[in-house]
Amino acid sequence: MLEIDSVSVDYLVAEPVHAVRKVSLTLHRGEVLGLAGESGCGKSTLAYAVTRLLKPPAAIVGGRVLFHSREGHAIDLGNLHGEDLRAFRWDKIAMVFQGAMNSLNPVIRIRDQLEDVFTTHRPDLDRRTRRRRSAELLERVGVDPDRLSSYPHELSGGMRQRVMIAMALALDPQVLLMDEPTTALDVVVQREILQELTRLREELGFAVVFITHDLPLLLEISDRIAVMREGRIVEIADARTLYTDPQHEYTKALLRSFPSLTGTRGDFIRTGAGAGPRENVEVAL
Ligand SMILES: Nc1ncnc2c1ncn2[C@@H]1O[C@H](COP(=O)(O)OP(=O)(O)OP(=O)(O)O)[C@@H](O)[C@H]1O
Repeated sequence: MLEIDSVSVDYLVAEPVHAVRKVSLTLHRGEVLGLAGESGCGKSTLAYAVTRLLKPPAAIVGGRVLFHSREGHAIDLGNLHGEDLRAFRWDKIAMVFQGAMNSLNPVIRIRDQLEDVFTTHRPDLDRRTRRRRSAELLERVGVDPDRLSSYPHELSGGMRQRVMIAMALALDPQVLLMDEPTTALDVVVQREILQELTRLREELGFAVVFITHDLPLLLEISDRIAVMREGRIVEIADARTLYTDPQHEYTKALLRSFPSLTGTRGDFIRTGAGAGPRENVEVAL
């Protein structure tokens, strides 16, 4: 559904940085694709390149990104500009970035920020429908709709991040791109949000690109995992294979760098129906 084809990104500074080097990746319909790698390996740059949110000095110097819509059209994101590109971003590919919860406007109530997505992108909806949808969205991500009248500072970090996820899901996107969406949250809250996300994905069928340096977390939630190093994808495999039979030395080193992976771990978040080929993976850990 999303085809990243040999994409390269440079930061055109005095000594140009080749942040992303000929990366090719395919995201399948409804899958969770984890993108792992150490800080600085180019994960965020790749995410920004896919959504064309890169700003100078960054420049896409090669490759293309194709999006295959539910309706069967192939759209070259490089050909979208201005309004079309903005609409596309909310509608088809939605994003939750690192620290997104801090991007809520502090002086505007949650209700108005949610409704604003509908006002902008679904201008045909009447006010009552917008309100109803906003309440439904909050409920969907596990936030009491009473919170619609709150200001962001009245909510915990976890709740604010849930609101951001609600906003990202507002227009029923096909792809959700998440860059370290829970890193700033404590482990319990992070886990709750990921469980919610997993449930929503099964319910709504969107695909997820989940970017984090936290490989153990990716092993729990991903169908496939791509490992990135110095701007390149060095290995991609389904999560179980990556864990049990890593091929690349760097993947092995990365796995070893998380002591938690060598001990006994709790249940995987994704077990049972819908977990696909990884249904029994928790046995392996
Ligand atoms: N504005 C910039 N100018 C020059 N180089 C940059 C700029 N932004 C990022 N880079 C470089 O591009 C490379 C990739 O950075 P990027 O932020 O994409 O990595 P990352 O894997 O997402 O790291 P993190 O997890 O810390 O966000 C790094 O070497 C970084 O130093």
